[in-house]
Amino acid sequence: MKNYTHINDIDDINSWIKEAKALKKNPLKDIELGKNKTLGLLFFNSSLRTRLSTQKAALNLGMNPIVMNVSGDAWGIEFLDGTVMNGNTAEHIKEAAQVVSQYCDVIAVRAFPTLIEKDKDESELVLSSFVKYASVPIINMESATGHPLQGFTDAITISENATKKKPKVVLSWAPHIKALPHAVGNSFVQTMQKMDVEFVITNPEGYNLNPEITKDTPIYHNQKEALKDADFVYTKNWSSYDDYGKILKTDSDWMITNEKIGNAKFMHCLPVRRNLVVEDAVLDGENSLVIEQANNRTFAAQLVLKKILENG
Ligand SMILES: NCCC[C@H](NC(=O)CCC(=O)O)C(=O)O
Ligand SMILES: NC(=O)OP(=O)(O)O
Repeated sequence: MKNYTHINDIDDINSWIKEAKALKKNPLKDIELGKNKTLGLLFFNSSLRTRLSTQKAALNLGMNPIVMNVSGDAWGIEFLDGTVMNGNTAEHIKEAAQVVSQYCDVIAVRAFPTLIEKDKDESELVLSSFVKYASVPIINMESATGHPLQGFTDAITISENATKKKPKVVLSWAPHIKALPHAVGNSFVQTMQKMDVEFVITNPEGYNLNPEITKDTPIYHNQKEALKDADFVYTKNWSSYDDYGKILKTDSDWMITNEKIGNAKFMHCLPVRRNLVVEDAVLDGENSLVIEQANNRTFAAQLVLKKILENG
């Protein structure tokens, strides 16, 4: 595998899950594989899990991680071609990506969407520019439209916790006060579409994700109906896709409660705002998988890095 930028870079989800579970059992078995190799992690946005678990994954493979908060600490990077750079950007991605490629054997990038310029976000301007101009493999640590390390993690976590052959998995929108990206929702949808699960989405009207991503996955506007007989409830807020980046609804009637989810396992990528997205009782209860999900981020990233290292 050259780059890991999208869930479609997973060629066989079931064998990947199996391999990740094996790494989890014996995380240091490939400690020689990444010896003397450098992983550069570039963050245009905040992170706790991705920042630490991806470094941990690199360390488990014997790699040396180096990290930079690009926004703020680096020079402002220009991504558009032919610009007269007389504004706030001081260097072009053409130079920046080539320079970083000389220091790193693999580059991982986090770059959230604007949630204002839909075309720019959908073109994945930042991530695709790194892919275009870097001379080393690129890993997506959450881009404008996808979070494939999270999606793969969620597949591992569902596989570990399923008690039946074909569990029912519900992706439920929940309220938030900020306009949040679609990336986690998109990658979760794309992951579930690859798995042998009964998968439905529930969100208020006006909040349907990109139909080119949801495809024929059923979408319910009635949360209660969707949650019926669920085995896993995956919760996430996202802003409107149709009315791009807008918040149309904030009332608490879509918040996840124990009463709503019954015996289903609860999942969220984190960070999560308590008693806004989900009530305390769910997160503190025995059906919450959020901490184990965060743990699995290490092994998802480790398998991705391992496949990239083995390729080159
Ligand atoms: N990487 C996991 C989620 C990151 C981001 N969440 C956030 O920005 C939450 C911020 C807050 O709650 O203030 C998102 O939704 O894509
Ligand atoms: N789930 C996740 O990506 O968390 P961070 O934003 O903290 O990295």
